[in-house]
Formats: sequence, structure tokens, C-alpha cells
Amino acid sequence: MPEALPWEEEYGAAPATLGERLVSGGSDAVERAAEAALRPRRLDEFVGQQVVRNQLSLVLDAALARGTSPDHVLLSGPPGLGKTTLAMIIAAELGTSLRVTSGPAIAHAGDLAAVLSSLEEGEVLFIDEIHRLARPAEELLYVAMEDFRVDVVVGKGAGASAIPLSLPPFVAVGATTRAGLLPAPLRDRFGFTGHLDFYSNDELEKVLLRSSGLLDVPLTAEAAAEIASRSRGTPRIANRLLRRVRDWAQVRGDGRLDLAAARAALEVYEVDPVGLDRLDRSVLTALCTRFGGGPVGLTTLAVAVGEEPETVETVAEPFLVREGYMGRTPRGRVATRAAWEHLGLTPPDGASGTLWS
Ligand SMILES: Nc1ncnc2c1ncn2[C@@H]1O[C@H](COP(=O)(O)OP(=O)(O)OP(=O)(O)O)[C@@H](O)[C@H]1O
Repeated sequence: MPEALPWEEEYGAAPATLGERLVSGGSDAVERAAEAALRPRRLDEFVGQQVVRNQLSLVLDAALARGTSPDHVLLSGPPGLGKTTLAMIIAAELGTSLRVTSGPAIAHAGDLAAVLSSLEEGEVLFIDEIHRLARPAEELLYVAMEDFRVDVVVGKGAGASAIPLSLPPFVAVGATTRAGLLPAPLRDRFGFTGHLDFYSNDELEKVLLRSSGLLDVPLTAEAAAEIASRSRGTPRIANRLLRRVRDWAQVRGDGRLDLAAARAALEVYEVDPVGLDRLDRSVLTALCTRFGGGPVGLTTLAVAVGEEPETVETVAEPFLVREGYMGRTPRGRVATRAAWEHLGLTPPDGASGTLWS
């Protein structure tokens, strides 16, 4: 198994709690409905991710020019960066329709065989969380991707036989937060792999200004910059914070989405100027004030903030480590100088781990 990329360890499948959290990359069903209206529909509306966008546009244009289907596409990256959106765009650019499924939705290889055998020629099959496909379904998929064929098993035991069923050519688009977990034979069937990275604040401002236009709420440039800087490099979070600022402006403000409204709304929702929320801050505060900056074990730290260790590890820690507020050492979690400074605290002299940076 190849080594996981650094962010893959941090951004596994979103735990259930993520959907309830304003600054998480994950989303729930209600959230998804609100997001649908803000999705870019074509490649030239898709903000940022210049490298992937250029590469993908070449793959698609070349296929269109040849009049054939493009290679299968694998999209990897943390939640909320636009993998589903890109899959929809691929179908739109190819002028075909999109069929959507996901690794966890396919319990048996037969479920996948049913989806595959109902595909129309040239259709795009989007498989979200492809790393969570069961092994037999995975094996069925890579035969289908390579040879456009599924082997339908008839009968049981010694009398079982496989009847090959031809499939029309289709395009598989897989999305994963953990490309390193895909077995090599499956990964190799994707002719093009695009890795999505966190967005810059400038790019998030563009996402926000575009979304505010679609929502028909005027957003000032300063407010866009303020929301962008608290959005953890993630368009999904940026759009979600925008909707909360819009709520505040409608209910408590004068309807305008300006800097004052953005700051006031994000204060109500406890999203601080660098995008940390209450859980993030309570983890850092406990680490600094109760454990002298660490090192402290995950379980002890989690008990101190009244959370499950898994919640601290998967929900708060990835962003805190990525942004340099927390370190993971063999002896436990440590606060960095940036954490002390962010909380307005002075690190005690000589405390081990406190000046970890
Ligand atoms: N490049 C972009 N430009 C504009 N909006 C974007 C962009 N990328 C994502 N978004 C917005 O962010 C939201 C989340 O994107 P999307 O659902 O595609 O993410 P995802 O990577 O598939 O997440 P998950 O892995 O959780 O399914 C969408 O509603 C979309 O409007």
C-alpha cells in the first residue's frame, strides 16, 4: 500500500459530527441542497485549481476533438474543495449525463453491476468516496473500466459460472479524500488524476463574490476578504459562512453584507479571525493553560475539553496542525508559539514543547 499523503491522514471520511460544524469541510443533506445552487456549471466558472483545470480541459478537449470518451478521471483532495462539482462539470463539458453513486452506497458487487449495466454510452459515472468501495466491487469496477465488461456470476458454489456482459463505453470519475488507500490496480485504471489543494484567500474571495451574485446579496470587497480569511482554504466553508452573514444582515443588520456585518455575524457564530471555532480554541486553551503547552496525550487532552479523542483528532487537529498551532510528537500534542500568541498568552519559560514551532 503506498504511503498516504500528509493531508490524507488528516482528512479522512468526514465523521458525522462534521456536518454540524460551521467550519468543517464536510456537509450533510440540507447543506448539499443549499450548495447545489452555488455550484459552477462549466470549467471556466470554476475558480482556482489552475493546474487541475488546465490539465482537465486538455483531456476533455482532446477527447471531444477525437469524438471519443476521455480517460477515466480520479479526483483527490480534502472535503469541500470541489470534487463533486468537477465531476458535474466533466459531464456538462462532454455534453453527457452524470450518474452518481458512492463507495459506502455500494454494499455488494451486484449493486455496482446493476449501476454499470444501466449506463448509457458515453455517460459519466461519478463514484464519491471511492476508497470506501468493498473489495469485490473494486475488482468488478476495474474490469469494467478497462474492458467495458462485467462478469455476471450465475449459480452458486461449484456450479457457478460467470457470464460476460458488455458495457457501453463510459467515463468513471472517482473522488477520494484518501488516494493512498486505493489499491494500485484500481488507481492505475484512471488515466488522469487531479489533486485539489486548499484555495488561497484571493481565490476564496472570487468564490464568495460569485456566490453573492447568485444569491443576489451585494457583498463588499472588504466583507469578502474577511469571510475568505476565516474559511480554512475551503469553498464549501466560505459559502456556508456567507449564508450565515446574510442571515445576520437580514435579521440584525440593514441587509448589507459589509465588513461590519461579516465581523458581527462571525462573532455570533464563534468563528475567529483565523477561522478557528470554539472547539479548536478550547483544545488550544487546554493545551496551553492546563498542560503548559504539552506534550500531552490525545486522550488526556480530549477529556480536558469534554470531547471524544476521535473528535479532537479528526475534527480540530487537522486544521490546527496544518496552520501551525499544534504539533504532533511521539510524546504527545504540543502547542506552538503561534498558539500561545493567538490566544494572547505568554508561554512559560522552559516549559517543554511550549516553543515548538
Ligand atoms: N472552484 C470552485 N469555484 C466555486 N465554487 C466552488 C469551487 N469548488 C467548490 N465550490 C463550492 O463548494 C461547494 C462544495 O464543493 P463540492 O461538493 O464539489 O466539494 P467536494 O470536494 O466534492 O466535497 P466532498 O468531498 O465533501 O464531497 C459547492 O457547493 C461549490 O459551490
